[in-house]
Amino acid sequence: MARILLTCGEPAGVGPELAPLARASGIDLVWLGDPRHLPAGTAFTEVADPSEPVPPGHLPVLRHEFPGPATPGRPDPAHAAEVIAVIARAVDLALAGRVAAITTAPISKQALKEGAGFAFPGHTEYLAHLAGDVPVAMMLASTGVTPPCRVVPATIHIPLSEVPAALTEAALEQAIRLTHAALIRDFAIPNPRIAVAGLNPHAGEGGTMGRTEADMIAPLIARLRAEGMDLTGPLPADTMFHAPARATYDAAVCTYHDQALVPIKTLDFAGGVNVTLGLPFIRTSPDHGTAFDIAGKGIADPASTIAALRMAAGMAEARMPLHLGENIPRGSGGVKPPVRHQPS
Ligand SMILES: NC(=O)C1=CN([C@@H]2O[C@H](COP(=O)(O)OP(=O)(O)OC[C@H]3O[C@@H](n4cnc5c(N)ncnc54)[C@H](O)[C@@H]3O)[C@@H](O)[C@H]2O)C=CC1
Ligand SMILES: NCC(=O)COP(=O)(O)O
Repeated sequence: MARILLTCGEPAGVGPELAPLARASGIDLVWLGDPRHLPAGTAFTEVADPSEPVPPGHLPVLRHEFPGPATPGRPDPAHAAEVIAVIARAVDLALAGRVAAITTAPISKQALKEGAGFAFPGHTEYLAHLAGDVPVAMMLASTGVTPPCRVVPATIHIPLSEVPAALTEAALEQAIRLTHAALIRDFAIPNPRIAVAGLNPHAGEGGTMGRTEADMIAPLIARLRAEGMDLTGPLPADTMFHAPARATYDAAVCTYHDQALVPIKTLDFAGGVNVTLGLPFIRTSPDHGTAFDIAGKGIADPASTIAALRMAAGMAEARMPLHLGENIPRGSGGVKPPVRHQPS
């Protein structure tokens, strides 16, 4: 299988120091970035092609030239354009099939906006644009808690004050449909159970605390249930994330960013993986950001990046043509599908 491409992300963040740690965990990855941004002493070999072999223990590096070295914790506006270009180059390689999937290291949205006028609030929206303005959703999936916590916010990187207007029936339906398809394709769940959160306290409590649930969310759920989808909700968001509640569904579609991300980052910050649903290629990411406060100190935890790379590799393997025609569930969210023994 082709390698997983790991982007450098923000060079002043923890991204560059996590790459050699992820490689040391045994994942066959190729890093796209400027080798001057790797920690001193990193054993790496520059490659011209993402699949080129390298000496054992070396980090394969596809060079992407930046204007200069990076200072941990201090993003340089002069680097912003190249951070963006790295993402675009990674997408080109994925679309050309030269890498099996991409895992992105964190970017600073603010640094990219201020340094290069980046017009997108995050990777998710930029990747959707690069892929041809396809509909996407952002899932964060735990890998280290049982029952798993998988969340998909129907609105993403917008101010809280804009959420009620942005939470249209079409936006919520898109998030539910993309989640349903991804659970089948990439998480090996043939009949996904999806919980849908309400927007208001107590999911509106019969209209006494808001009418979004009664007027829009409940009718949408009824319509999609009539199609055969296994949906529950609208559920009060404050009581749907403890373990017995999570055991009743495979993913929660939420109404806004923090409603979805607070539970998963609280339950499994180290094992959380961000997956973009709906793209024509595989993209995962650690759940954390640039961590400027600890960048360059050698204390950043690589667990989430490793989980993101493993999940990408598992999805890529499960999507390989080898599996087509076999009577096994497609995809497993990074967990290999069980071997099915044929009766002799
Ligand atoms: N996928 C992406 O590109 C993401 C980018 N961001 C960006 O990151 C920047 C900083 O965001 P924050 O909200 O401060 O979140 P953050 O995740 O960077 O940091 C929050 C806290 O977690 C700690 N932390 C983060 N990653 C860690 C790791 N690997 N090991 C140990 N501790 C870790 C940090 O030191 C900090 O105390 C923002 O510009 C934001 O836009 C945030 C989330 C995802
Ligand atoms: N809070 C999650 C986040 O910022 C991830 O965004 P993206 O860069 O993956 O779109």
